[in-house]
Amino acid sequence: MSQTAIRTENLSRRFGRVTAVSDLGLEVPAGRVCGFLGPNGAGKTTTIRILLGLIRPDRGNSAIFGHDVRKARRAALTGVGSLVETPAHYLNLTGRENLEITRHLLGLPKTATDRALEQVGLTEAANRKVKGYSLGMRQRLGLARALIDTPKLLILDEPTNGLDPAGIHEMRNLIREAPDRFGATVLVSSHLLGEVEQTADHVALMDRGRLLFQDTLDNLHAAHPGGLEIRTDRAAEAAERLKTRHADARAEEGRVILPGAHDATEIAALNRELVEAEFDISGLRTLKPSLEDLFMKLTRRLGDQS
Ligand SMILES: Nc1ncnc2c1ncn2[C@@H]1O[C@H](COP(=O)(O)OP(=O)(O)OP(=O)(O)O)[C@@H](O)[C@H]1O
Repeated sequence: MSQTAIRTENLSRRFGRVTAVSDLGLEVPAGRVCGFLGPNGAGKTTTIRILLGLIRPDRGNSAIFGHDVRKARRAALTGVGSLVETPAHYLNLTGRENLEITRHLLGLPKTATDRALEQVGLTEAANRKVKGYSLGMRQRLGLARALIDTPKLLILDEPTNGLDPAGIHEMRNLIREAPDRFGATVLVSSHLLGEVEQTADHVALMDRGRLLFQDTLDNLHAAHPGGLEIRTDRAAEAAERLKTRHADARAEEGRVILPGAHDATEIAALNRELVEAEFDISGLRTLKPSLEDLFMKLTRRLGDQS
């Protein structure tokens, strides 16, 4: 089996004059949770719909575990569970009855329904009608439907949309645990960059149809270090002093920020210098940039190039 769960090449799709996806080369490694990120209109849903064979690209290819989605659709989509937008359920049927329909359609054994209900924590509510379910429970039922066929790939489009904080928390845990508990690779889209930071180990950032970055979150952070925070009593004065060697040093409410990467030797030397100059140092901390900061940086760079 290929170690790449999803691979797209030069994938492009327009809607009239709008380029929704442009030359997308997405690569999602197997066994990971990949956050598929970007603001509204970035092209995430269009990409997901192409991957699921729901719409055709104008150009390019997409493959799931090595099977071309257009040429070998059945092989590509077997073992793919998806949750795209708000899932539609039969409201007058119970959660279990809804899942039973899917199970019959897929020809799965009876145990599959109970297992899926258990996986999403709906066992106790299984015999209640869905019209009495909260939005979070309906979303979990949608996920149970995606999980019923023990998928090797789960594609989730904005799965926390409209959920309350408790629902978001539950959904996050389910996603984070999917590789270990179900052996599934997950592609999860979101426009909330901070949210995905808590579930994904791999990210693909999109904006205006284009891929800005894809790699592990660790590599993303390593490539874009946040900086060093020095907590001190006279921040403005300390920043001025450090500017002779660190031109971008800046003072902010009781602290100096030195952008970029700084190794242990350098941090120790900075500390010594400030202490010798009689500054009170109450803390030294390496800052991680938020995904939002990185996204702004990457979009700005892209804007400069075009
Ligand atoms: N069926 C369609 N007809 C016309 N335009 C479309 C259609 N689907 C998507 N678009 C346009 O393509 C662009 C990308 O949309 P897409 O839904 O893929 O983005 P997204 O990243 O999923 O954003 P969102 O988070 O808002 O769903 C947008 O400008 C959107 O308006």
